[in-house]
Amino acid sequence: MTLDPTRLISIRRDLHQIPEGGFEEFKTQFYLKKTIASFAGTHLEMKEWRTGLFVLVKGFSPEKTYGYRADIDGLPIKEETGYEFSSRHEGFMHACGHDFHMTIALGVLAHFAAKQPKESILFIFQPAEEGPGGAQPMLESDIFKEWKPDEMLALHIAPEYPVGTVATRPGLLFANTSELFIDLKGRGGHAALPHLANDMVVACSHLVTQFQSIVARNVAPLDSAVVTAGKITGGTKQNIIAEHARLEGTIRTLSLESMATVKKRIEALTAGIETGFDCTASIDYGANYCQVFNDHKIADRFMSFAAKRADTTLIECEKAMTGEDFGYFLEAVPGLMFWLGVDSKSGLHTPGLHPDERAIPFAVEYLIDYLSTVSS
Ligand SMILES: CC(=O)N[C@@H](CCC[C@H](N)C(=O)O)C(=O)O
Repeated sequence: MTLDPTRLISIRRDLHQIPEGGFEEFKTQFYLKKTIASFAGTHLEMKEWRTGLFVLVKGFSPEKTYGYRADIDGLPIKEETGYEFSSRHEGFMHACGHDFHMTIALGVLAHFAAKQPKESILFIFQPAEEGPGGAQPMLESDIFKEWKPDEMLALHIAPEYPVGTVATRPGLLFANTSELFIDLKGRGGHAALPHLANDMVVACSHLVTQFQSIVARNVAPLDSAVVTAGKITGGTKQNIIAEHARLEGTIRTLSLESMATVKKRIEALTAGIETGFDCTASIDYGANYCQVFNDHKIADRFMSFAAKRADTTLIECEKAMTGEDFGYFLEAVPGLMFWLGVDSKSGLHTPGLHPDERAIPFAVEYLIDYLSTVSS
């Protein structure tokens, strides 16, 4: 069975309504399993891995296995698209395009289920890309070891490019990332008696302000890094001095050396806050993702292929400070990630993200053509 554009869009809309957090993708996994089971083909084998899936399409004369990965988790964002098919999961949204990623993978899989390829293709539906990270444990699984591909491919939607655009580059594409969680504990008290307390809202505000000097003053000007405090919480009521505050953020760097420098500065500034505000602090770096590094030969082949297609605009893009745990797959197996244009005025991780659905059939057709060409 191949999936026509109407069916693909209806799948995307179904998936869009059921976004789930990392390692909680139960409905998503059920939907994927049911859809894949409807593709006939004795050369298909499916294995569950936690809330994700591995699906092996066995080639008719395989010498190689190509891996294709789609991430499947949603984000804790309240949707504001106004779609009729908006998220039914209050406070969750597919605001990073993983509904597109899954649908495109299903479209390509449906094709190769109907038309057995020469080489084998391993489809990986990976949970928890937004955190805590599903790629690393999937790589360590016995299933991945048994079906290990020779090269890997994945895409990410790009709101800033029009439909029909494919953008990538050889070498470094995405940054190294680390989550950042800092808890500050002081002494609470009456709002009118600040001299008897250690106010953690004030301490946390100083910390956020001091972090702004890290990229400006500790990272070399021609290098790049990001320190973002995406969330701060603290206190219980407007007239109570907060005894606890928490900062949640992310660090992005282009090298592991810069990551170590940034973390060292975060630790030094946090220690300074402990002394200055007579409080205690604990730092937790949460999930760390390694960079996404595209293999040079594979990138050359992929980009030459894209350049030859009449309906495709190829862009050799800049590196980005986004993170992706697909980087772990590329550490283990050579491969490539690329951006797919979806033309949305609202960006990734925003409540108004509205990618153009015409990018789905375009990507399915593009990937079928690419995989058929490289594997023939
Ligand atoms: C493509 C994309 O938006 N990826 C996420 C990956 C999250 C990594 C991790 N949870 C962190 O925040 O460090 C991104 O935010 O770039």
